[in-house]
Amino acid sequence: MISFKDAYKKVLDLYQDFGHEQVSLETAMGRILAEDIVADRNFPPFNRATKDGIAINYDAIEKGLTTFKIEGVLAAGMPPQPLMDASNCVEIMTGAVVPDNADTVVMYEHLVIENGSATLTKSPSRGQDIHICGSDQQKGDLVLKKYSTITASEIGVLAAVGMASIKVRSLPKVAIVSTGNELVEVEEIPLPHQIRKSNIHTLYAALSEASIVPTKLHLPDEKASIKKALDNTLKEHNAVLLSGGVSKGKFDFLPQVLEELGVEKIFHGVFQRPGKPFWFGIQRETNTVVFSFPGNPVSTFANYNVYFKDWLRRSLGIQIPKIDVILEEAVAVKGDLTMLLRVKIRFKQGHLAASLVKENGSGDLCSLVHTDGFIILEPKIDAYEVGELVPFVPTRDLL
Ligand SMILES: Nc1nc2c(c(=O)[nH]1)N[C@H]1C(S)=C(S)[C@@H](COP(=O)(O)OP(=O)(O)OC[C@H]3O[C@@H](n4cnc5c(N)ncnc54)[C@H](O)[C@@H]3O)O[C@H]1N2
Ligand code: MOO
Repeated sequence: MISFKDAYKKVLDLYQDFGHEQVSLETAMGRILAEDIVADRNFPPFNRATKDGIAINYDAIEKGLTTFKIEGVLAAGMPPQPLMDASNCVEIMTGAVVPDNADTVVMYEHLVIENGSATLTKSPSRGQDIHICGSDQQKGDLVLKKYSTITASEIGVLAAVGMASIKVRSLPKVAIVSTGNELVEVEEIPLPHQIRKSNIHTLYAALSEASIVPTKLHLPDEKASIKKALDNTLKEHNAVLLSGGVSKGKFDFLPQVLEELGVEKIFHGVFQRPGKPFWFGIQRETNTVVFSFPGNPVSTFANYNVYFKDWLRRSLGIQIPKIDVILEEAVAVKGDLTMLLRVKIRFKQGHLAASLVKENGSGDLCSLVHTDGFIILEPKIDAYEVGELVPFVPTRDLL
């Protein structure tokens, strides 16, 4: 048994580098950029009209003109055209290139158009309604930084700079494994002594948030078949996430089998609740990391969120967020276990405030739907007080 802090450090110390790969823009969502992205041209790439109306040369207004003969119409997508006579105007649509010798756009709402001329009904200011070439970003500017997470915002920028194929950090090949003879498939009607599998579906869904599509496997509580199946699984994956079969029961074969398969135990058992019997190791030969989570649903879920997610972040080279929340109630943590407590979050004057979720132990799967994350409280003599800041690991998006 080791302390929570030591266990966390040992897990993160075994981060791995999975390199990088090219993916298409369509499949880049959620991935981590493995290269800096620079603007291939100015943003915007030309002086762009930002209103539908007319383009004029402001000098003509200074000379006293308020009515302008219309020379033609410029639509978005048309090649640039000059204003032939600087005392005329050209109708221009949003997104069209403003003629070189025009410097001001006036929208239709401030004009009367009659007999081929436009008359101003409101005096404009020089330069209005033009998005100046290069005023957002210049060609060669850094627009996206290596290690950024690609969200919808980044996708738009990648598209704009012509990145149909993008270099991203490669993801680990992950296997998720449930164990236990009491478990049946979701579609099945369980017998009175059975339950449906849930952990494997939770883990599958959680990994999909990180764009990982894991291999799924189920192992019966039978040593020989566990050993055979795990042997292959370890060879074919970078990380294996198991749930169940790691505590002291007569059928908890995993710790023994893993060691027989040459997986080096880094630790077994952490002074924490839930998730105390967590077993963690590495098969050096294949460099496969093994997270063997205790089977109680909240134990598996807490350990996934607290350990695996940060191990993955470290492996991908992205920053690990450190979030503190304000306690809304006093909490006493006595004894020797670090507590990972389920909390509900609300926004209180712009800060995250946490109150404990009513729960019934680490088997209480349904409590997780009321949970926004876990606060991590080390044992201490005095109770944690209302208003105290404590570390928080979110398990869902909070906005
Ligand atoms: N003598 C001791 N007994 C136990 C200890 C201990 O220290 N000494 N620790 C307890 C703690 S804490 C936990 S947590 C559990 C962990 O046990 P295992 O990892 O061996 O898990 P199982 O016994 O296989 O399962 C526990 C519980 O969770 C249910 N389960 C398992 N897998 C799934 C799944 N995929 N989906 C849904 N539910 C699952 C399983 O049916 C059990 O009810 O050990 C305590 N015992
Ligand atoms: O520590 Mo076990 O993970 O509660 O219930």
